[in-house]
Amino acid sequence: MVRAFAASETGERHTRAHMNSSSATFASDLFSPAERVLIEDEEGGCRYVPAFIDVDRADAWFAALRDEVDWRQQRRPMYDRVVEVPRLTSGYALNGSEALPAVLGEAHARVCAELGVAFTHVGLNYYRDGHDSVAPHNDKLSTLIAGEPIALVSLGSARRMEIRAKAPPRGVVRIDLEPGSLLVMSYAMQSHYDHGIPKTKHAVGPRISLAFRVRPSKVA
Ligand SMILES: O=C(O)CCC(=O)C(=O)O
Ligand SMILES: [Fe+2]
Repeated sequence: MVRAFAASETGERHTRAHMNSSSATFASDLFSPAERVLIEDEEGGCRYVPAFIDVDRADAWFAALRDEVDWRQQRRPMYDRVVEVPRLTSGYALNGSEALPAVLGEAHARVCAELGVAFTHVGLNYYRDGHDSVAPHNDKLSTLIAGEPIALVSLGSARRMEIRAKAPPRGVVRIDLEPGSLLVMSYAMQSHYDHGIPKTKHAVGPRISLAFRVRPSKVA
């Protein structure tokens, strides 16, 4: 059973949330560093941990990754054209087989310790400004080990994520992913919800996200 939670159900008194029958918005609140459960399921659902790392460290990690990662512009076929993916991406195996920016080693260690999960890969996304985005999707189940979560660490400017149920009435949860935050998504959730970062007309600075995953060795 997968169920989206309204903020009031999480017991967070300081969370500003707007919920009608099909949507909830969680806005940032400086005075509320508490963890929030956004979606509940049998594998831990979706959980937001603000200030997983402190702001100074998040700034330092952002600068190091912006400068040290080999960012790539991917292209994808769309209908009869080839379009640029609207963000820069990169990724590393975390099994010692390839050299990593030092910051990724540190982030990997912290995320594994927090969740007690041995993440094997990290995917990186660089959203240069509000024109960059990721379309609604679920992470590909064939590239994940069943039951293992996905952990997203956010650096740089906050961007809003929309998490939408695939089945009617397609309720949506919106969460501002603040710098230094950790969002944990279950494997199970990928079958029932899409997630995405829409473009925004608001002036936003650049953002980097780190997506830690446990992959089967055959896709390593
Ligand atoms: O940038 C984010 O926080 C989300 C990225 C994402 O969904 C992905 O890489 O699959
Ligand atoms: Fe994703």
